Amino acid sequence: MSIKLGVPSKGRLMEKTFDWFGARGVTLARTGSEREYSGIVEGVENVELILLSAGEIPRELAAGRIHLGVTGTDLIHEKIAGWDMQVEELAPLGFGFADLILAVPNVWADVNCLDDLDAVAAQFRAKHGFRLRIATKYHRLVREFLRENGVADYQLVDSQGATEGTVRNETAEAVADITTTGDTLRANHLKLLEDGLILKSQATLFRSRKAEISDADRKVLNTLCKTLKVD
Ligand SMILES: Nc1ncnc2c1ncn2[C@@H]1O[C@H](COP(=O)(O)OP(=O)(O)OP(=O)(O)O)[C@@H](O)[C@H]1O
Ligand SMILES: O=P(O)(O)OC[C@H]1O[C@H](OP(=O)(O)OP(=O)(O)O)[C@H](O)[C@@H]1O
Repeated sequence: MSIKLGVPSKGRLMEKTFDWFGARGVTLARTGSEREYSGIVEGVENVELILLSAGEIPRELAAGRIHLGVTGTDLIHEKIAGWDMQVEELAPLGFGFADLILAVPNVWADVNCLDDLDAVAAQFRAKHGFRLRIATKYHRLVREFLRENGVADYQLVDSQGATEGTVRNETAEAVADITTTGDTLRANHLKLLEDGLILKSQATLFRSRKAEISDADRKVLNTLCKTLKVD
């Protein structure tokens, strides 16, 4: 048996995760060809590296198929209903920072906050006969946020990428997406609402509360957590 550690399989998140573990004496590395998704762990015995899409790590943690996983808090909160019952946050990793925000076109001069959006949404429906469309892939988080803030007259349209382009393409009037530098919002003539911050996210190490664990594996997990200096 072994402890299964799920790590993003590509890009910045993978490299920075490898660096974070490496700085704590646990070497993670990909093996095989560039395209082969296999890896090794050195520095702690009986830990298995599972390379996965960052977007699938929440599901694997909630299902208990991996014991530990690194992914963005945004993906955990979005993809797992009642996430804190299923996973435990062990350590924020200090990279992969992104803000999930709500943005509207720059040309909407009178819309700067959620109250303005609420007012414009009601007018929009009366005028067009359908609800104002907000493009996003973060359905759960956006619905919760708008409910808590009393905005009701809208509909979500699914957008799995290039979300900021939906306004220009006239498939949505507003967007809810992550931003880091703000460049993509600016390039697409969108502005952040003053009170439109939905969630601040960063890459985080999570432990599954659902994964079965033998006594021997619990020792491995404790040793790993001690080596990494996380509780
Ligand atoms: N500028 C950014 N662009 C995209 N994701 C970012 C950015 N900054 C941080 N992140 C974080 O990275 C994570 C998404 O990573 P990634 O795009 O590799 O995931 P994915 O959805 O699994 O990708 P794919 O579906 O292409 O495999 C999220 O937690 C997100 O918050
Ligand atoms: O604020 P910025 O620094 O400009 O970064 C934000 C952009 O980066 C991400 O897109 P990504 O490049 O991952 O492509 P995607 O739209 O296909 O998800 C995100 O969805 C935003 O579009």
